[in-house]
Amino acid sequence: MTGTAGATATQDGEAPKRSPCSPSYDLTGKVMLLGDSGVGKTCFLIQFKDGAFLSGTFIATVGIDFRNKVVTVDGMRVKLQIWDTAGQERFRSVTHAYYRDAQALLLLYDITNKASFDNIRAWLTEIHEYAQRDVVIMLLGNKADMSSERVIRSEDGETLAREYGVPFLETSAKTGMNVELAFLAIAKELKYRAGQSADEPSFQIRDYVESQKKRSSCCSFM
Ligand SMILES: Nc1nc2c(ncn2[C@@H]2O[C@H](COP(=O)(O)OP(=O)(O)OP(=O)(O)O)[C@@H](O)[C@H]2O)c(=O)[nH]1
Ligand SMILES: [Mg+2]
Repeated sequence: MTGTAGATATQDGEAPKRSPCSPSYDLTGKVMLLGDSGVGKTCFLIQFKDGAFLSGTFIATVGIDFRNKVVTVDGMRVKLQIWDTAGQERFRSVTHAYYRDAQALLLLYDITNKASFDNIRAWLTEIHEYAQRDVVIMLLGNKADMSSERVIRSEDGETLAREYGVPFLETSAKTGMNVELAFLAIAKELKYRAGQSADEPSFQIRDYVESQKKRSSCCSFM
């Protein structure tokens, strides 16, 4: 672990405590980013955390790292502890150890890289082996801004997600498209599962994502 998560309370996503007795959040959840090396997991996290895109030379993550960010959903503050894993095969045994503690998994492929999409089934097999049975999974087709290099149709992502019964979004860590939505949907689902407000109507994460998502403005012909 590289341990960059520390920093100051504010950079770490934790607002100053409101009073000595009340924490700065109501609920916490561990989210893991998974998928092949190069699909954009680290960029996705940086975009969400800092609103910035890391362009330039690709630096593969070594081992595992995490960042915290507090989001507010329906008046409740949810602290997301987001684990950014290394996609490279040689780090798999390290990351497997962390699956068990995760409440949610964001599984990314790259819409310009067929192998990263084909490997999603293998990732789901690993998830079913190592993660909690009721873990929230979301499938994300990243790099949606790279329309001219697209090799995976949006429909193919949708079909695969439907087969596994998980929500699906196309995203861009570069433009920020649907990045916040992915985390907000997870936070809403965790809040709903925690049953913090019993009078709340039931929450369906797939319906929520479908109603909120932005679609890439091209390539419907593919
Ligand atoms: N155009 C575009 N490029 C992206 C996007 N996301 C990531 N990239 C680029 O893709 C490369 C890999 O991104 P990373 O976020 O480092 O990939 P990773 O999944 O963390 O890779 P590992 O750490 O090895 O598992 C970098 O050169 C990024 O600049 C995106 O949404 N759009
Ligand atoms: Mg990385």
